[in-house]
Amino acid sequence: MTDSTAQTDLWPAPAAAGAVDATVPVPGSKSVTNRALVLAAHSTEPGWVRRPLRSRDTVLMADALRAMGVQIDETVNPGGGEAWRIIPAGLYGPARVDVGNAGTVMRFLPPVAALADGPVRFDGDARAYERPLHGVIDALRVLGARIDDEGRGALPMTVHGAGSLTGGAVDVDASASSQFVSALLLSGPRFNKGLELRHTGGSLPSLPHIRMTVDMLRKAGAKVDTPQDGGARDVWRVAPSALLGRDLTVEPDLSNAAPFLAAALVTGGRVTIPGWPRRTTQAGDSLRELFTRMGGACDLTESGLTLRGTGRVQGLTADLHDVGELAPVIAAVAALADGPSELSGIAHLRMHETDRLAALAAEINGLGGDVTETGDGLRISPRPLRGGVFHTYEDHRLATAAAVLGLLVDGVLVENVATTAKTLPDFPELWTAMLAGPAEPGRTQDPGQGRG
Ligand SMILES: O=C(O)C1=C[C@@H](OP(=O)(O)O)[C@@H](O)[C@H](O)C1
Ligand SMILES: C=C(OP(=O)(O)O)C(=O)O
Repeated sequence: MTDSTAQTDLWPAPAAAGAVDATVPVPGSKSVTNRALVLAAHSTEPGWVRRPLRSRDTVLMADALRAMGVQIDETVNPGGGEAWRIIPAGLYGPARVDVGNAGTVMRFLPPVAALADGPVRFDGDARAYERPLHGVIDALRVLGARIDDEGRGALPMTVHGAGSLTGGAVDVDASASSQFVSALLLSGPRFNKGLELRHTGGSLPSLPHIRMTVDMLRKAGAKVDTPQDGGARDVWRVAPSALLGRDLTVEPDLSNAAPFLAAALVTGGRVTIPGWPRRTTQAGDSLRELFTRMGGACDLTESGLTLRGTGRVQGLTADLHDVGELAPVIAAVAALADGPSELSGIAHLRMHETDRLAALAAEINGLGGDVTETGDGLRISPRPLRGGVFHTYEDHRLATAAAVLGLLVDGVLVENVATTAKTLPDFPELWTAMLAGPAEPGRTQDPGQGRG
């Protein structure tokens, strides 16, 4: 088990002095960066990932691929930010992979390891041992892989890569995580017989993330058939093929834009996120609709997405099954709204970085709120809140949700705000800069710049 560097220090969440007015450059998307790295590692030629997110989850992904023989050179992108040059090579073990608590690393890499020549040991944070992985392990065994997990169906485990994998047809119950499907699809072109994956079981969450996987596979030259193409319901097919090296620029992380847009909404202010794509598969694009329903006004222009608060924050009744990673910040806004909210379709959040439903209910209620867990979500009735410690359970999205509450509630102390580095490095600095107001001309940073 790896040390997750938990800290117990408390960050006094800054209160908003008035309406927020700022332009906030949000770093690159975790989901795009980690898919791009995997696909580049599978390619037959070198590729570029420009303006990648540099965060705990993406550094773990890059280091794991390096451990299996992939060369990743970090250079400066001429247009701002970083540019990572990925030079694929024959994948091999023995290697050790630290997944941290990254769902994308713990699920996307076992299929890659099954294609490596030699054993690859997977380990991670304590929470990673509890997060569902059985869908990937069971499927890989059906597809021909040898995995030693001592019967746990979870981490830690060793994938005994044989240099190739038969592939073919497999049934997977991916109701616990869409990442089971994405993981197998991403490596599917490299399986000898390709992949025919049928999802069995309850409703599949986070469909935009699967669409992102399919879109990125196709852009790398893979042939993928999906249920949306008129194929069988819940069946995805990937033909065996070589993948092309791409030159890809990572979009800003729209889910990580959520707390900043929420700041505009709850303070009746204005926040612009530069580089918001006109078309995207990112789940965070739904914020435009969700925050409009909560009282904001969105405008997508060449400068990016601007959200204006109208002075009213309305409650929301919404099924967030497709966009579960937005739920923590939406719950925080709902706790500050002028009417009740009911968020549903997110039972699977109980197996995220922490049990997010229990954590949000406990922590908002700890500040005097009225949040009830339902079978598949949260019922939130706004109440006057008071300051206090907001525990974050090593969950980046709990910390950003707490920061939103702190804008309007004096004395919110966010435990271990450093946990935001999982996907949003420098969150406290970005937050403080946002509250300081509009950047002076010439000081506006590039969108998606990461730390470059
Ligand atoms: O594939 C991805 O990049 C992700 C898929 C989703 O996972 P689940 O389907 O497990 O919710 C999402 O919540 C996570 O933040 C990122
Ligand atoms: C669920 C999340 O992460 P992971 O990729 O670890 O599943 C998330 O970022 O909200």
